[in-house]
Amino acid sequence: MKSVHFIVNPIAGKGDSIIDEGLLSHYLEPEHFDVCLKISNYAGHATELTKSSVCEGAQIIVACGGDGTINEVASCLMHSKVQLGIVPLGSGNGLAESLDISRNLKKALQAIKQGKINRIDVAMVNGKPFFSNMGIGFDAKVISNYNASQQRRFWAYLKAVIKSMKDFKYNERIKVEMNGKSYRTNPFMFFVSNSKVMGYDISLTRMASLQDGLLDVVIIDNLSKGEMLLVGLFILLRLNQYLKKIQYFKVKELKVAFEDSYAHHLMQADGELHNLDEAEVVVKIEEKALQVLVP
Ligand SMILES: Nc1ncnc2c1ncn2[C@@H]1O[C@H](COP(=O)(O)OP(=O)(O)OP(=O)(O)O)[C@@H](O)[C@H]1O
Repeated sequence: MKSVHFIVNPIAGKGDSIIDEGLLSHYLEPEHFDVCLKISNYAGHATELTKSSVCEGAQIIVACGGDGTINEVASCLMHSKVQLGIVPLGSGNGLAESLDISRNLKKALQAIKQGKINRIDVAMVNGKPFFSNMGIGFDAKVISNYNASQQRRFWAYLKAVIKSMKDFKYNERIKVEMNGKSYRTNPFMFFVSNSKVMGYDISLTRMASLQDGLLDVVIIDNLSKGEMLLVGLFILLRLNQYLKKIQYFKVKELKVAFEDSYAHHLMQADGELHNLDEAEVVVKIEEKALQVLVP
């Protein structure tokens, strides 16, 4: 008998999850699976629920939501024997896409039933885990506008991208140290990815692997409005690797120092916005630190 706890974020994606105890017992036979369903009632609640599930002896904890929910659940499962399951209910579902976990509920539950495990790397930013990606600059601005729209749909994301292109200001002068070199930039985007896909099958780092022990770093320097459109088009057409304006690096660790250490800095990690108080950001990788059930 396996003890499986499901933690559902009811506002993830379109907010129309149909997961309930009846449905779960239909797919996960009660003779083999002892199922418990918990609902996240506020931001941060999934972390508390996961911690109590670990204490209750859950062997598998399933994050039902998007990258934000996965972050809350998986952060509690690093270096533990408890396995992470994923039912993608989010808007972007970047990590699920990178792991080939289907948005189809039946198929996602099948992956949990069959029990195939991948050990994946976990990235840490100033000691806090992220599983998909983090960024300073344009992507943080997009998340800020996306949150303000109060919608969690693709068109709202697209509107946030367009608004961010109009509003974007280059006010993050940074010095990046990695692989023994340092780079000074006032970036359009500084992006670090552990996984391949950002969500909605859009990717800046299709060559990234969740199991290579490396972070994929993307630096896009100052762009004109025309260049922003070109870069956006190349990304959508999956041709971004041919653009000289985009620099790629693979590193184990890096340090970012904000040159204006007193300014207010925005960072996104796994699609959640953070106001940085620190003048320095250190990103590291912890190899194969999480067990995930995959198809
Ligand atoms: N009941 C709740 N009410 C409001 N917010 C919640 C609730 N439960 C969880 N949250 C928060 O909802 C946020 C968004 O969740 P999540 O990232 O899973 O969905 P998404 O944004 O639709 O998907 P994705 O990140 O893949 O685009 C998370 O920051 C989480 O902390």
